[in-house]
Amino acid sequence: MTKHYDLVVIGTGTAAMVGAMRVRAAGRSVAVVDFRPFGGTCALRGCDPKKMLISGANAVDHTWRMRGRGVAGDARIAWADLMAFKRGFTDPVPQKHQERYSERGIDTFHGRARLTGRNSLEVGEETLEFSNLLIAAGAEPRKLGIPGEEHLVTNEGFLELGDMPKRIVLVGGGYIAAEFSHIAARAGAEVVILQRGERLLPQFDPDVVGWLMESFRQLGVDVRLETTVQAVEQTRAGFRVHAQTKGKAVDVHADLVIHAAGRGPAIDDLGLDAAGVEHEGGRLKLNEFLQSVSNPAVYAAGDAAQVGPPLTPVSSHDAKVVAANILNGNSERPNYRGVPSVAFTIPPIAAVGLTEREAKDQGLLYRVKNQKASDWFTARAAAEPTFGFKVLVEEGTERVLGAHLVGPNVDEVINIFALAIRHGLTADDLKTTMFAYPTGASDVGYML
Ligand SMILES: Cc1cc2nc3c(=O)[nH]c(=O)nc-3n(C[C@H](O)[C@H](O)[C@H](O)COP(=O)(O)OP(=O)(O)OC[C@H]3O[C@@H](n4cnc5c(N)ncnc54)[C@H](O)[C@@H]3O)c2cc1C
Ligand SMILES: NC(=O)c1ccc[n+]([C@@H]2O[C@H](COP(=O)([O-])OP(=O)(O)OC[C@H]3O[C@@H](n4cnc5c(N)ncnc54)[C@H](O)[C@@H]3O)[C@@H](O)[C@H]2O)c1
Repeated sequence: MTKHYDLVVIGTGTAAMVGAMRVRAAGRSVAVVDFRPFGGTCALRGCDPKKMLISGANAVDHTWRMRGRGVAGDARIAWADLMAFKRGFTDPVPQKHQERYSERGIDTFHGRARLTGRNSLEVGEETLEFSNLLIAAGAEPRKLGIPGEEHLVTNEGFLELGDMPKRIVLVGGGYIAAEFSHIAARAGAEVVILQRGERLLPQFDPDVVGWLMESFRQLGVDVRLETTVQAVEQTRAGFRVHAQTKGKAVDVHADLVIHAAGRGPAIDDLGLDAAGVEHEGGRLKLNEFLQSVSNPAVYAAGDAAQVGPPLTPVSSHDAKVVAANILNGNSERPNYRGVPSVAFTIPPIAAVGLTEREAKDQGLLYRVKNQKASDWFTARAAAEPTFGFKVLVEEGTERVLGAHLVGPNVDEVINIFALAIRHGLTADDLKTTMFAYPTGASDVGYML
C-alpha cells in the first residue's frame, strides 16, 4: 500500500521527535519510522539510562569519600536493583513516545526504512512517498575491521547487563570508556581501558584530563594508552583481547569486551543511492541548510548528519533548523557556538567553547586562568580532591572564549559558561552576577 506524506522521518530519537512535532504543528502530514522501540539512543541506550546507573555509582562513591568524615558503614552497588531502577525510567519510554505521536496525528511505522526512489521509501510491505524526508537515523558503533569484532558488546548490551562481569575490557578511550569504566569499577568489576590515543578523553583539555586521571587510579581502572586493539578471541574462560602497544604485542583477558571506539552516522543500510543522496566516507553530503546536496527533498539532523558534535542538544538544534527550512524555505543554518559537553565520570569533566589550542590557532589574544583547586570549599565540602579549571577570556573584548572544568558540580556549572559564550557575555558580566552561595556557580567569579 502506498501513502503520501509532506514529511517522513527516519528515526524516533531526539532529532526525529523535534523535527516531526514542529512540522506537524504547522499542519503538515507527517510519519515516523523506526525499527527499534521508539525513543532513540539518548532515552533508551545512552544519556538517560547511563545517568540512572551513575546515580548509584555517585551514591556509593560519596559514601566512600565521607568515610572517617562522619559517615560510617559501607555502601555497595546492588547491580540487579540498580538496573531495575534504570528500567523504571526506560521501560515506559517507547509507549509514551508512541502515544505522543498518535495524539498529534503523526503516523507511526515500525520497521527498517529503505529508500527506493528520490521521493519514496519502503518499510515492510508499505511504500511511503514524501515531499520531504528527514534522515534522523542516529549513529552506530564504528566497524573496527578486526578479527573477532562480533564478540564486542555495544552500549546497548552494557546498559542491559543482568550481572556485572568480573573482568571488563573497554576498546577505546573516549566518552563511553570513561563513563562505563566509572560505573563498572564501582560495581565491583576489574576494568581495563585500551585506548589507541596518547591520552584518555581527547575531546577535553589535556591539563584538566590529567587531574581527572587521579580518579581512575584511585578506582583501580587500568588505563593503557597508545594501545590499539587488533583482535578479540573467544577462549574457554571468556575472551582474549590482542593489542599492540608502542610496538609490543599485549594480551588482556576478559569476561566482557565493550565497544567504546567511536560511533558513525547510521546511513549504510538506508539505500541512499536509490534516492540520489550523495555520501562520502560514511557521511552524508549536506549543504549549510542540512539539506542533501544532490536531492533537495532530503534533510538530515543529529548523529546521522554529524555536522555538529554528536550530542543530544545538537540533535534537537539541528531538527529545529531543518523544520524551519522545510516550512519556510531554506533560511536557517545551524549555530554550534557554545555547545557544552560533559563526560559523566565521578567527578564529571566538562567543556565549552574554545580550547587553548583553538584560541592560539585562531590568532586570538587571550588570558588563561588555570588552577587545580583541591583546597577550595567546593572540593572540601564534597571530600573530592579532583577539582580544577581552565578558563580563557579574550583580551580587549573580555568575552569568555572557553571553559574546561573538572570536579563536583561542574556538569551544572558548565551551563553558565555556555550561556556566556553563546550570548557573548563578558568576564565582568559573570563576575557581577550574584550566584547563590555556597553552590558550584558561586565559584565562577573566581575562575575568571
Ligand atoms: C552510551 C551513550 C551515552 C551518551 N550520553 C550522552 C550524554 O550524556 N549527553 C549527550 O548530549 N549525548 C550523549 N550521547 C549521544 C546522544 O545519545 C546522541 O547524540 C543522540 O541520542 C542522537 O540523537 P538522534 O536523534 O540524532 O539519533 P538517535 O537517538 O540515535 O535515533 C536514531 C533512531 O533511528 C533509528 N534508525 C536508524 N536507521 C533506521 C532505519 N533504516 N529505519 C528506521 N529507523 C532507523 C534507530 O533505531 C534510532 O532509534 C550518548 C550516546 C551514547 C551511545
Ligand atoms: N556524555 C556524553 O555526552 C557522551 C557519552 C557517551 C557517548 N557520547 C557520544 O557517543 C560517541 C561515541 O562514544 P565513544 O566513546 O565510542 O567514542 P569517542 O570518539 O569518544 O572515543 C573513541 C576512542 O576510541 C579510540 N579507538 C578507536 N579504535 C580503537 C582501537 N582499535 N583500539 C583502541 N582504541 C581505539 C580512539 O582513539 C578514540 O579516542 C561520542 O562521540 C559522543 O558524542 C557522548
